[in-house]
Amino acid sequence: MSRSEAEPSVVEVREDQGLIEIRNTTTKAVFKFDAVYGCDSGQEELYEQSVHPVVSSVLEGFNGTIFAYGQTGSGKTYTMEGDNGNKGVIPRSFEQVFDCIASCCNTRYLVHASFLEIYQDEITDLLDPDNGRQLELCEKPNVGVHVKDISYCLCKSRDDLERVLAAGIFSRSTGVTNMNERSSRSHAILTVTIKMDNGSPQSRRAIRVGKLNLVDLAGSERQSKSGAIGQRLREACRVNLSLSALGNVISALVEGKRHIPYRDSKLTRLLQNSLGGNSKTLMIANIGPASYNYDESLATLQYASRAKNIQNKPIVNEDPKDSLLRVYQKEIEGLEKLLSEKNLQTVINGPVQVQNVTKQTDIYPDSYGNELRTMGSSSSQVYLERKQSLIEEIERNKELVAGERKEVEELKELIVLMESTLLYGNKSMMDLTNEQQLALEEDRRKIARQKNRCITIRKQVRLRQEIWQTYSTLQQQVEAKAQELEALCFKVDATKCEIQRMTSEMDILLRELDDERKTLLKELKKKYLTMEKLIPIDELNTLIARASYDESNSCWYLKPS
Ligand SMILES: Nc1ncnc2c1ncn2[C@@H]1O[C@H](COP(=O)(O)OP(=O)(O)OP(=O)(O)O)[C@@H](O)[C@H]1O
Repeated sequence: MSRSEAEPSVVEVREDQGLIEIRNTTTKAVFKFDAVYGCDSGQEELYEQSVHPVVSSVLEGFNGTIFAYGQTGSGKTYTMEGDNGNKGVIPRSFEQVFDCIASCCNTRYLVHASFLEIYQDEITDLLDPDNGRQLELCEKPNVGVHVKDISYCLCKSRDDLERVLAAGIFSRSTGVTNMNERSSRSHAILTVTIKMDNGSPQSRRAIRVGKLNLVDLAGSERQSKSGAIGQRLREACRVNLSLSALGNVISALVEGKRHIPYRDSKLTRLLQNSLGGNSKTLMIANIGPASYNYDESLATLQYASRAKNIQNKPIVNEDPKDSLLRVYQKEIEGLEKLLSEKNLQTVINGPVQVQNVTKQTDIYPDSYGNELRTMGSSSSQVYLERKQSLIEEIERNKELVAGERKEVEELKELIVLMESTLLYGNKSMMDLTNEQQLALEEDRRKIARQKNRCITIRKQVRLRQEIWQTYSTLQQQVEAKAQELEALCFKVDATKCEIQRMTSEMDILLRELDDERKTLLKELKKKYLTMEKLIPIDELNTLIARASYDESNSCWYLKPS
């Protein structure tokens, strides 16, 4: 069992509400994002819901940036690149770009890619790593910040883009200065530029340029935790410098400051458009849910939460005059013109030159007569020399013609090459591709519907669970009250029994008392009959009326008259 599996999770995700809760023993924090994905979410779900819309915008001519942020080992590279069988954001975006190109008619595309790495604030070209150059940034009014002299790879297919990605990954892992885990401490930016020409008439023609930046940032962990010392520590500090520069830019943007410190690092300068500028930007914050990652995960969520408040201003990049696409088209037109001229020249000049030479030989005395005359010689020696020089000239002309022919062939090849870099909607495959595209869109809609249904079902399940919990609590309360009631009833019954017992006891007592009274009366009567002879009846009655029983002393006495 890995450490993360052994540690308890401190994170709870509520996907349907876009909420994530992180807690430790004393505190709890809840963050809301556009979307949150738990441990059970897959690459496809993330792509379809969050990344697909950004890439679609790039295919309409917007700039788009997708970057993964988080501590080392939290899954940034996994998210961006994926691993065996789990394609990440980058390969899926390649697929989307070329699927879109294949399904479009009337639009010409030119796709090229560059791949760079920023390590300790130095930029390296990952597509030309042997060069060893540190690339510089420069700024042009209409272009913005860009990397000078970076290699661009023209890509005609998804496979070409895959090759660019593979080459860059290979350069990152095997560079001369490569150290273990270097890639964890460097930022990688793969940029795919897509130029689109909708083929409208020249006057209304506008070339759109969509730029997709795919960024895998360095790990954002604290140095105390990484245990780095010496060179590693200095290196880590520089990495953190660029990440903190990124944090400062985010803060300044969120707080609406006038000065945004883009210039503090190459990373922020390069991402300038993506942060508060002309770009649709998606930040993917990766966190590890295990308790030992609590501090880093909380910091990442706070970072992302701040970044969420940045307002970008994306616009479609339309370039009606100048673009690489237009330059390529113009160049092709120019080359074609040149080619037809060359073909014509070869047809005209080739044979004529030879004919001229022949003619020159024929008209030799007229053409060169003066010279010969000045040389004052008409001897066969001179004639032979002249003939030799003419033969040499013929040879030179032949070489010239051969050179021209070669040039024509080369031009033809160049045109084929350049035309093949421009991508057209595949017309012969059009119907098939359209059908596939429609089916794909339908599938996508189905998946989206199913996902929504899933979310609704999850909501219902959660609601039922809550109701069930509440119901269980009420049920428990009812049961407790019933028990209390039962106990009370038992008490009441017991009390009733006690009352009954006491009543019957009282009855017995009363009966006994009555019996005693009767006995006494009898005795009294007896005594009266005895005394009657001694006491007159009226006096006796008075005495009886005055007679009273003293219970405490259990004796009769006479009340005073
Ligand atoms: N969601 C996930 N599902 C499966 N495996 C994952 C997931 N996230 C990350 N991993 C695995 O975890 C390991 C570390 O991930 P990864 O290299 O992507 O992290 P990282 O954030 O890019 O690290 P670093 O900052 O060092 O580049 C990898 O083996 C990766 O395959």
